[in-house]
Amino acid sequence: MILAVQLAAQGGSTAFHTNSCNISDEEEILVSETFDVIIIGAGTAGLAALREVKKRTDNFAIINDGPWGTVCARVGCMPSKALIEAAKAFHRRTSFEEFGIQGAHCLTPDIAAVLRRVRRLRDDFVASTLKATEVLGERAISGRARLLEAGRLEVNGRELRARNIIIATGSRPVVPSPWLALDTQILTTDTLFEQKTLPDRVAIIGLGAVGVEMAQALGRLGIEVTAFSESDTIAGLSDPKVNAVAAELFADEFRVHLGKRADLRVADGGMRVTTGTQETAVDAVLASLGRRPNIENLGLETLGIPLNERGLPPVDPHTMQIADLPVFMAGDASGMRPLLHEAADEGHIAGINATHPTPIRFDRRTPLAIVFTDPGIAIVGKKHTSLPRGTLTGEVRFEPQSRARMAQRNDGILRIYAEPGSGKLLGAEMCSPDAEHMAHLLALAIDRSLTVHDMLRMPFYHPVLEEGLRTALRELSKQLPHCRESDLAGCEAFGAQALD
Ligand SMILES: Cc1cc2nc3c(=O)[nH]c(=O)nc-3n(C[C@H](O)[C@H](O)[C@H](O)COP(=O)(O)OP(=O)(O)OC[C@H]3O[C@@H](n4cnc5c(N)ncnc54)[C@H](O)[C@@H]3O)c2cc1C
Ligand SMILES: NC(=O)c1ccc[n+]([C@@H]2O[C@H](COP(=O)([O-])OP(=O)(O)OC[C@H]3O[C@@H](n4cnc5c(N)ncnc54)[C@H](O)[C@@H]3O)[C@@H](O)[C@H]2O)c1
Repeated sequence: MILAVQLAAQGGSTAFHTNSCNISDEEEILVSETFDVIIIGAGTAGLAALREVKKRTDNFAIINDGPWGTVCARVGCMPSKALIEAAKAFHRRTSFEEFGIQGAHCLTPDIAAVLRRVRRLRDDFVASTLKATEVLGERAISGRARLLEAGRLEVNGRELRARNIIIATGSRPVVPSPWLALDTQILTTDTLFEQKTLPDRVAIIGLGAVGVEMAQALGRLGIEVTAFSESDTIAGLSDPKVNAVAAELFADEFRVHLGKRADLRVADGGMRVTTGTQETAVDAVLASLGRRPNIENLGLETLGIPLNERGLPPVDPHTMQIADLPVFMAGDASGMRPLLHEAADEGHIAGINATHPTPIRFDRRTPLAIVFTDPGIAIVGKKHTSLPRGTLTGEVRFEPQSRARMAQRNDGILRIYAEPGSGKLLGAEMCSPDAEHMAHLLALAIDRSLTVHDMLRMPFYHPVLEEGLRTALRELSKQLPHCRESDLAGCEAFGAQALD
């Protein structure tokens, strides 16, 4: 059957799952036949691949380097959102007085307790992901895999063969090596949630999704945050109007330096973030400069195909196949769509294709990215930068929106893009209340190729935030040919906040 490392049966120490492999030469290794599939990496993509591979063969192995439990559950989506929720809960006190509730000033955050809760939740989430591999016994191997060629790899000093290999090795935070040499506190999301508590002044360097989520959360928990980004845009927003609103809103909560490359130096025993001639003294730095695929020493060069300037092979996003090899790549490792639902899709596709005679082509989903700030940031479908010339735009500002006002959440902007003539929805960017829900609604509409009028034909309840979305759609509708008189899509606004 599969590679049978019969150590347990012989009373030897198993090298599987949590311990690194130390198989001595004397121990008997029976490589009875080649695996059907070996998955390298047990993150979200690897586990999604595993789910599909397991349905089709028992002859597989999954190899994981470092802790099992996925980046998402251990140090990514889950602990970060748990921290954000604590910050959101504490921040609500700032509107209490407006609601007529007194005494908010008595509330204080206990950062150590906040972090303990984050880790408690995190441990539960990790435990739930471990279930998928704990049951695999010898087929779950702890160790760092390295390709030797398309059907061969090495792990823990041993060679394994497979008819198909799935590479799902994920990514890790970028930290410039000169910074690592500084004898000072540089955090990444790999270490942030492990802190017992946090210092008074934190610099966030990089304002992509990680940077802006953590900058707002730490700022709301009372830490003095200064954020720096080389880029002028926040969290990948490409619509200048939405970006400007986001920048203004976040500048009310923490210091923001956009368009400035930051560097670090240590002076008088303290840490300084430098941008040109300006210096900011801080106690710790969160490096959120992006993530890099885990491909070093993976042996991609042994596949015999050209690698790009980042050292990555060509991967077909519809099959996840690398060139025409029996090797597939999924998740952050490919650097293509470093988001959880995309990693899960890519693992699913790779898992099916690695057990199928010829790769099946999958349609990919409508692009959707959500950043869990408040107001939230979301990008759906085509980004503003990739819209064809002449695209129509409908916009809503949330300051006057009735439901948002009732909740004291009336900030932000949502812009929707549509094709001229047909009114087909193309995309949207927003920094708006409930962006995560608005974005899902729009993704559904774009995926179904709906038009502005198709959407305006849908019911909009009253009073809900989605009425704001309808305002933007109505603005688009005015730029389109009129619909029939018998069509409710033509129903116009009252022009009264209470009713729209
Ligand atoms: C702070 C943070 C917040 C995030 N929040 C969100 C969010 O809210 N929503 C969202 O959609 N996405 C979010 N993401 C992104 C999301 O977490 C990733 O896209 C996803 O986890 C990638 O999964 P993966 O399977 O590709 O990689 P991973 O989960 O990283 O798994 C890869 C595994 O492979 C192992 N490995 C590496 N090299 C080897 C080797 N040579 N041999 C064997 N094993 C190896 C690694 O150790 C790891 O265990 C967030 C990321 C971070 C860091
Ligand atoms: N809500 C979510 O979906 C979510 C949350 C967190 C992370 N993620 C994923 O994790 C990945 C990594 O996120 P990220 O925010 O670390 O990376 P990112 O690549 O999105 O952003 C990094 C930012 O750092 C800036 N930067 C780089 N070097 C700099 C320097 N020296 N000085 C100042 N600025 C500098 C860049 O200009 C860029 O804006 C993303 O791909 C994202 O998809 C997603």
